Amino acid sequence: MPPVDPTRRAGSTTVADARTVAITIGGEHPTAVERLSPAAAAGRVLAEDVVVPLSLPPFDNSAMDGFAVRAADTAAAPVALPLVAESRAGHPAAEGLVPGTAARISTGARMPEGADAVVRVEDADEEDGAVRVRVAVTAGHDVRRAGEDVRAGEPALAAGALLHAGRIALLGGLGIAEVAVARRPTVTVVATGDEVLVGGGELADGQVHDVNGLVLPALLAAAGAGTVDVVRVGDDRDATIAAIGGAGGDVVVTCGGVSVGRHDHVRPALAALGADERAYGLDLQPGRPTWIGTLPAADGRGARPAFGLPGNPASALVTAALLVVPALRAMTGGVVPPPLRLPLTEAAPPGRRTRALRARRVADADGMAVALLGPQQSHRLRPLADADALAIVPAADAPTPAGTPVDVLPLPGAEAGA
Ligand SMILES: Nc1nc2c(c(=O)[nH]1)N[C@H]1C(S)=C(S)[C@@H](COP(=O)(O)OP(=O)(O)OC[C@H]3O[C@@H](n4cnc5c(N)ncnc54)[C@H](O)[C@@H]3O)O[C@H]1N2
Ligand code: MOO
Repeated sequence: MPPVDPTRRAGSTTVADARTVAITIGGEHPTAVERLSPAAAAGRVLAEDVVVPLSLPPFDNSAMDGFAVRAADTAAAPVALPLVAESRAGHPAAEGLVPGTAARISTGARMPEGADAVVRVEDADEEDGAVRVRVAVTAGHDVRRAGEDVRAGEPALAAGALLHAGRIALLGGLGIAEVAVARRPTVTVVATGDEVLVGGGELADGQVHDVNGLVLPALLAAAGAGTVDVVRVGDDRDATIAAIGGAGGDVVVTCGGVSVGRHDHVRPALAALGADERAYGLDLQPGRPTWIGTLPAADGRGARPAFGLPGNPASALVTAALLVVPALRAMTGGVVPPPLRLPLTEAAPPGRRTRALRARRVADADGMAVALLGPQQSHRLRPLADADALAIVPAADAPTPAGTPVDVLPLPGAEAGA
């Protein structure tokens, strides 16, 4: 597959091309399918179409607590109707209604034979074995019809659907005991850097606390990854080769050491391991020195997607969100949602590369818009903490004016306004 337009100069793969490469690689390495109960399948991607096995509601039933009647009997309301039966949820009335009679009924209880409407408790008075109906109702009033929700034989959910709570509701209502879903892809993060102190404590001169080893598991778990293990490696070529080569998981994600410095060993290590480089160097700020490709089968493990993310925390988070997250979704056969399109609340500064700016979705009088979060260099953590989305702003010599619509990608696990 030639993923990248060969006429583009090296190191300038567009964000759109890079996402296509990531999604393609993900699709080439699908995870296994397993069968789970709907309760256990929450957050998974459905692996096969589900057809509605029975119509819902399964029977005509009452939408309200009240009295099942024949609508025609209420035309001259107020009218008293003798109560001849009761239909409770799970305990249908044994007998039907003959003209001029009524039955007590509960919400969700089966409509008795002969009844075609429900009078709410609030609109009636019960006395001496009869109900005095104060309002006239028409046929079908407060009745839920069999099959009005979904019909047997029609599609319920399509393969690729993410099983969120509402879809679990449909599976539950249909009585489906098991669904085929994709296994969550597992990830190993190989975090590089002699300067990184893991687990807190006192910083020695020149050290920084670990950020990426926390950020990537948090982001990827929110995006549907299974276990995300983190292994550490110093700035050493052989150790980097050993760490990447020995990494478990369905996907390997390195961070740091992917640029062009004397102590950046990731790209040469990937080459030494026989990795297939599909893209290196993006038209993206932050995230330019990102590597995308696959590791070959080795040591009993199959070939698998690999991502070399830059070490700056914003670069790591941005490239993981833009590339690794859709790749994981593609590995499960899931639909990768398209970006939102929202106007900028303020002008974006000029920039020589396409920017993935840390941003917040905001609602104003005209609807949703996207607000940028101040200075955006790739070492800064403040904008990451405040962001719930990335705003993709094309390269421009002049400021991009307020009001310009841009692509917006919500960050997994971050909700607008929360
Ligand atoms: N001469 C050039 N220098 C750099 C270039 C370039 O094109 N020419 N590209 C710059 C860009 S853009 C980026 S992005 C960075 C990426 O560098 P690396 O991926 O090699 O990352 P490192 O050098 O290892 O680290 C960069 C930065 O990130 C900090 N870091 C790394 N890991 C962690 C961690 N787990 N937790 C917190 N912080 C981490 C590290 O301390 C550095 O400050 O290269 C530019 N240089
Ligand atoms: O591309 Mo780097 O990611 O500017 O900071």
